[in-house]
Amino acid sequence: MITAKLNDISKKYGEINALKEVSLDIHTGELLSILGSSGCGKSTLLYSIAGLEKPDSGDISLNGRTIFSASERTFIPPEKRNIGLVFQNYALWPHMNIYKNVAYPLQIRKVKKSIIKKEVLEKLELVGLSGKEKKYPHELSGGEQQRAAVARGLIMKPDILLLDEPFSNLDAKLREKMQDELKRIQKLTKLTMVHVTHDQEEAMRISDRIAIMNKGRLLQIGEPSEIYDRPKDVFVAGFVGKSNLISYDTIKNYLPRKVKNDLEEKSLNKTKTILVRPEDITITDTENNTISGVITNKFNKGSVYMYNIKTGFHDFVIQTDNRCNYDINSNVNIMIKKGCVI
Ligand SMILES: Nc1ncnc2c1ncn2[C@@H]1O[C@H](COP(=O)(O)OP(=O)(O)OP(=O)(O)O)[C@@H](O)[C@H]1O
Repeated sequence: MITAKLNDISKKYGEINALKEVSLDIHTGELLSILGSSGCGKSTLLYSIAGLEKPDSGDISLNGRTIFSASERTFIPPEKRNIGLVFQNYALWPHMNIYKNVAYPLQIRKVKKSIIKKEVLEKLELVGLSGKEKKYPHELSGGEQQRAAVARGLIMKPDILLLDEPFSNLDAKLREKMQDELKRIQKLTKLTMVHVTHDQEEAMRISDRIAIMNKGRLLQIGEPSEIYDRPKDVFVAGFVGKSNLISYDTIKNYLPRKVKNDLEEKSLNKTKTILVRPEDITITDTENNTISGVITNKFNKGSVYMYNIKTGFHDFVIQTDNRCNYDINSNVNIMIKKGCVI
């Protein structure tokens, strides 16, 4: 099922194409991440869905109702879209305690007090803030403030909850915890969520699907594994995870037969660049079908090692488990297990 449909959305600020012909279906009950570097148009896309920006062209529908259409001159204002926002610039009100902050969307809808109380306590429990009702925002940690903002977003039972870089101000450890929390809440409530981030690890960790944007365009949308294993082009490959990008002609002699056969079939009529992920290369004792090189750099990443290996034709980045321990300057043979054509 589709909750929201964006069709051919474009938006210009002067000469800048903030959005260029973006079409996108948001599936009911999914957590979709919009991923891209600074200035690629992520926020403009989210604000267009929320009704805080007016695109120049295209249409947006929510549960079958047109909420924006440039050609039909339809523009439903934000407060009539039933969309929840967890945005940096719609932060908690400092003069209201947490109870009042979370209750606010229901108060302005004139919901009965007893229902408001039940809903607020339920939502605070869901986000792990029971007992903090009387605290003011400045008395909470950054993570707790974000939880309260999520509770406020959830309370109005929106058709979609939009989150704009909700964890960007948190330290790395807390950020991971909050990412897992958001995923848990999303699975529990089955609410449709669209989340904007420039952090590819965050997107890979929590999303059902990821939409990759660059310069106002939507480049690829798919499940995290699809984006990682079958990126559409060099930009996506480079943006999500580490990659070795080599021309097919350069590398073909070093590929095991099975991989080569698979790639040769697919590489017909393509640009013939091969993407090999670092974990799809092994260091091996055999010399058959392998590439010799020298280790130029090494990083310990906890459970894995990352190596830079210089060969006669390419500087590879490879990842091994931490039992595979070699020193810098060692001569090694490497073998490619898997690659894909992009
Ligand atoms: N109100 C505005 N007036 C003029 N230019 C704008 C305006 N809002 C955004 N832009 C420009 O449009 C482009 C897209 O901006 P947008 O904020 O959507 O990007 P973003 O991907 O969310 O970036 P960030 O991650 O830095 O927030 C940028 O080049 C930005 O400078």
